[in-house]
Amino acid sequence: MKKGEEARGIISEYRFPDRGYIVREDGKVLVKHAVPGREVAYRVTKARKGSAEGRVLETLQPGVCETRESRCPAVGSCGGCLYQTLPYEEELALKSELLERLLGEAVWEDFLWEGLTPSPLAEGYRMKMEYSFGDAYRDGPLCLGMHKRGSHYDIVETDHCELVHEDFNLALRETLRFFREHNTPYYHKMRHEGYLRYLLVRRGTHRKELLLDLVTSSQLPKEEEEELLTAWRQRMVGLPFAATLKGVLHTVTDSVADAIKDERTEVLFGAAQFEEELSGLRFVITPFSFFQNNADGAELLYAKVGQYVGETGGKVVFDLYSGTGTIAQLVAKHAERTVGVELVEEAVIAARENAARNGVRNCRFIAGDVLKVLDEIEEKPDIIILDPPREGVNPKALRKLIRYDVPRIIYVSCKPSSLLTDLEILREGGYHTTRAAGVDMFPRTPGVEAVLLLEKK
Ligand SMILES: C[S@@+](CC[C@H](N)C(=O)[O-])C[C@H]1O[C@@H](n2cnc3c(N)ncnc32)[C@H](O)[C@@H]1O
Repeated sequence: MKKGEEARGIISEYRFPDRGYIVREDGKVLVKHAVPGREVAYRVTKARKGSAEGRVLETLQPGVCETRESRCPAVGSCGGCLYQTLPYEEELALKSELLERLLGEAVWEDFLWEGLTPSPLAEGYRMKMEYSFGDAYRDGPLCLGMHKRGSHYDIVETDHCELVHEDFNLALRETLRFFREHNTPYYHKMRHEGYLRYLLVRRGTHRKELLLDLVTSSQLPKEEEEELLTAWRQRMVGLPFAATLKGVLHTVTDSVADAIKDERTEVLFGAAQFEEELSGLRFVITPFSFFQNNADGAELLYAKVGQYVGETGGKVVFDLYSGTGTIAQLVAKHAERTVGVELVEEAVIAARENAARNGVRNCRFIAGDVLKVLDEIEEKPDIIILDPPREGVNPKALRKLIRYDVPRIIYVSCKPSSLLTDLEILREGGYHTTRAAGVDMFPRTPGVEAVLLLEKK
């Protein structure tokens, strides 16, 4: 195998989350974002002894399971989904098998695998989208949507996306139409010039409330900007959304990073927050606070966490990486007390407000890095719940947690492939995985959420 070589082959082996392998006589070629069974044309991009990596150039023949017709014209080019062409049952069976195999390799001891719970909605489930402004090709017309797969710059217009409710597509389509009419320039990532950066859309599935936030640079003259934003707000307020439009916002970010850094947010209409209901509790969601993206899926995930937490009467439960305090409040119903720890101050303020509105009084929320807070907190937990970001738990924080010597740790992972190192440290600390399950929070994508019960032996 040589770098640059072009060939064709069938993706005959597959590993979590979307790693396909083409098996050849001279070794295996790894191609990411692959669908099992597909025959593809590929180029070898890296070659080592007996193993290589490649990039798919073209799908020549779909896999036998690819029998679903997608309504999305961006299928294949958009970086958002992968399994658009698989019926949901096939996708679920594939993801369940991959997750079980991955956990089987990460967990040494025998554990009870409880399967992958399907998402009640396989489409229209996402509650948040961050669309980027740009162009579909160099110096092309203004575009708004998702990044093209594998590209930092090119944007694919995604106004027929199946992962979101039609309200998202309407907001995207009309915002794009509006700024095209006004010839407003997008912010060029290389030159750091231009105005339009992102459109953030959040919508609660259960309470059907909608929030729109236009994120821009500060590079437009004040008066011109005011006139433009007033007209955009009017256009948005006049749209026939199925949900109640709770707020239209404008956020300024001049940071050169390709991520929204909230430097200033003004309310153009309504309020800077909305509410969603999960498992009988209400939660205030602000533009940038973390909230699970799939409301029905989140209820199933939290139910599984509750099952693994078990009996909590008279017990103190730590909910580490608590976001807007969902798990802490749900668990607080039966526990003596819960303590949530979360890095993002805005989310902690929302968590406290949420608890007060829900009448949950035995919850405390601390703002800060878990690693530091664990040094400062005097209270000791009886049960620990971990729901860290994608990169997992800081190893030093894990070692501190082990010293609490609690009988049960519940680990919720949104990136199961990064569990390996965390489980190794916990194993050294005497914890063994006894039960594990998955919840499909992200249909049509390779992502799943894993929940593990670790017990001290
Ligand atoms: C996967 S979310 C979990 C949120 C929550 N459990 C839920 O279900 O809504 C991870 C959370 O960890 C927070 N976070 C990231 N790094 C952190 C750290 N070092 N210390 C505390 N919180 C952190 C993020 O802001 C995010 O809200």
